[in-house]
Amino acid sequence: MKLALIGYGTIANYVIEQLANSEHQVAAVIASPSFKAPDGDRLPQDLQFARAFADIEGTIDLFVDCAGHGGLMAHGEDILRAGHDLLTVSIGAFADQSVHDRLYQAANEGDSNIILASGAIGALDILRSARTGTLKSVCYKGRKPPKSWKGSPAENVLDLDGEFEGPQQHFRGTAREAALQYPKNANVAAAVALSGIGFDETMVELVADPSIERNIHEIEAEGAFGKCKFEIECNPMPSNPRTSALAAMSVIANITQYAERLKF
Ligand SMILES: NC(=O)C1=CN([C@@H]2O[C@H](COP(=O)(O)OP(=O)(O)OC[C@H]3O[C@@H](n4cnc5c(N)ncnc54)[C@H](O)[C@@H]3O)[C@@H](O)[C@H]2O)C=CC1
Ligand SMILES: O=C([O-])CC(=O)C(=O)O
Repeated sequence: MKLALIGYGTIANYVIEQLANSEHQVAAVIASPSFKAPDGDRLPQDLQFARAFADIEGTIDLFVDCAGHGGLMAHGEDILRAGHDLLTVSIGAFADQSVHDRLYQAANEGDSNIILASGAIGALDILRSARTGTLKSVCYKGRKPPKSWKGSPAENVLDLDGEFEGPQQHFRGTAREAALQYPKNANVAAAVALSGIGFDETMVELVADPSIERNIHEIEAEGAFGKCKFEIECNPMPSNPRTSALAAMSVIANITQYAERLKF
């Protein structure tokens, strides 16, 4: 397949590196308006840099948003309306009902699909099955080291560079509030919400924890299916510790799956 990415940050570069010498080629990147290409020899060969969907030359089989909410909102509609499927990691963007509706409408008009990457979490399959019965409650707790909450509203209530006596909760509320307030940290909460009982019923707790070095995600759910507890300790990406490596890996998994006849 030929792929085009939105964004040229941590996840995008991981995808480009992992797919080099594979049967799939990243042919184009839609970069942010402020992006300046580094010296030519550091850029992958044959990689087009575009400012918008309309600037991309050649046929693209799948578009992949690795840019975050802003990138999805800026380019998603054009891509979907033109009939291209779009895989995205920016799941929290769907917490804004107007963004959800605009993307959905564009996909309807283009007869295209929006594919949500599982990102830095698992157990979404359990929630998707469980919700077809009665799913009574779903709680998600996200814990990251203090530095991984930099640039988020945690900065307003905690001194992230200071001394911590122990774990500090800086958010408690619904998945909708979490996803909208923490666009770079709570996509996982949005994935849990969309897979289970929705943005307004899923309860979220976000914690800065100085005793951990990994990003830890926990889900507790209960319903007609029974009960489940899920916990994952994700290694952070060296170039962006708030992003877990598994999120980037899930993009590769989704791309590979997209091309396969056997889907699971
Ligand atoms: N679903 C999940 O589990 C996860 C989702 N994410 C989402 O993925 C996003 C990207 O993560 P990273 O690669 O680590 O971030 P990053 O900050 O390293 O890279 C983001 C890139 O997107 C670019 N960008 C921003 N706005 C753009 C626009 N309008 N058009 C084109 N490019 C644009 C930025 O310039 C930057 O190069 C996060 O902001 C977060 O929203 C991150 C981790 C987990
Ligand atoms: O990568 C992670 O661990 C989770 C994350 O940033 C998000 O959910 O946006």
